Amino acid sequence: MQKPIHVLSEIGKLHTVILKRPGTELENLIPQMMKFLLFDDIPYLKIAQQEHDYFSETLNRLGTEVLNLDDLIAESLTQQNVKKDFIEQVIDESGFLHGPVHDALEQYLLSLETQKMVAKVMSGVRRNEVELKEVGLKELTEDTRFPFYMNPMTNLYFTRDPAAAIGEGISINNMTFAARKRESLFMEYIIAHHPRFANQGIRVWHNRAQATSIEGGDELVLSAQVLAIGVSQRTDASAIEKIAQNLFENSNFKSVLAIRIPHNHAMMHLDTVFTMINRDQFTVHPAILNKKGQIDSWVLHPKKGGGTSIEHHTNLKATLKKVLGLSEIDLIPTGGGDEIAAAREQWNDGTNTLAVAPGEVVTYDRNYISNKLLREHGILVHEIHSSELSRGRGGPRCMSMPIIREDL
Ligand SMILES: NC(=[NH2+])NCCC[C@H](N)C(=O)O
Repeated sequence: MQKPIHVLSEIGKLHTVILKRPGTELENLIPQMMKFLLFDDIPYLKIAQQEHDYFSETLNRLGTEVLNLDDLIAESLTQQNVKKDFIEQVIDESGFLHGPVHDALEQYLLSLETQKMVAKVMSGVRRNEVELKEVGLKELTEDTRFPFYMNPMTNLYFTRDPAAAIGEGISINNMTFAARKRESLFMEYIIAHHPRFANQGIRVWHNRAQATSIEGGDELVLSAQVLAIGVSQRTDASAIEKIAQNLFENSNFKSVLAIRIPHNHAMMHLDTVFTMINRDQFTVHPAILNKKGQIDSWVLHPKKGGGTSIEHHTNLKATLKKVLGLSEIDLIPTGGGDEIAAAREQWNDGTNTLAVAPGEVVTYDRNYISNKLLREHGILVHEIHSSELSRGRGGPRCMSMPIIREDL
């Protein structure tokens, strides 16, 4: 029987994926909150939705089952007590553990029918939407720079990050920045309560209560035995050690390749600078390599008798060959090696491909130099529209959370 989660590679035929259509959360993005909400501009929602619909249709046409995050969460909250717990938790995590604001938000959200409540939680609750029964010193002295009690979850359409399917388990991530912390709550409820996932023994490799942070854009399943994880702005080395240990003890994964990438917003995750597109082909943003063409990486292995061993490497090609047992590797540089084209196209996620099968990817149309190069390297490229979606700094891989891929 098909397991609810089964991902043993980055490139096996994509069977099932979770997406989130951009919604009114994006219309609650305002200039003074942009940096905090991890955006560089305000997307035009109507066009962003059209572009996203086209993405979803493209995956459908290629034979992928598309599940929507909003539906999954609403379907997980059919029991009144579960819905109530969810509302409590999301209010707590929005900064209101108790008190008049907590009570007003609770009353408001409970009064909404589940789907509407979910949409509201995602799009944010303005201060003027609820009426407080009493006002204490806390409310009077509160920081009111932002017009929301519950901030909009503007990054939800990047379903890749809050959780990642690894093998037949999942990492439910503790996100780095406040703007995204609440996002992984959805997957926690889905795994625990959705009929498709609940009570099926799904292993949780990392949970959101763990103090160390990790995000799905950094987690790449290179093979049934090898996971690559970025040491990045968003993922701590200690989270990598912990998840590696857990995988070594409880799964068939034998190596974790930790790759250190620059810590900045354009390259916040490993998948913004490196993705797998075929058994032996990868995209890479040339700027992550130093003048000698090197990058620091560390391979973690289980040690006999417990613990992990760590080896340091600097040659990406040689390291990939070694961990994957391949004789050749084709690293395809974003922007075709031109410094300006590489920087521009990487900024708009030219490195960020979503493999739908070995050697077949979905990419943004605007990165025409990188796309042409991929085709010259024999890759089948499906382009999607990207004027508005790209303003959130994420591409097709960031916008998708594969949960079932066919084995290679
Ligand atoms: N997997 C990814 N690269 N996701 C991109 C996420 C972009 C989002 N604005 C953030 O900063 O978190």
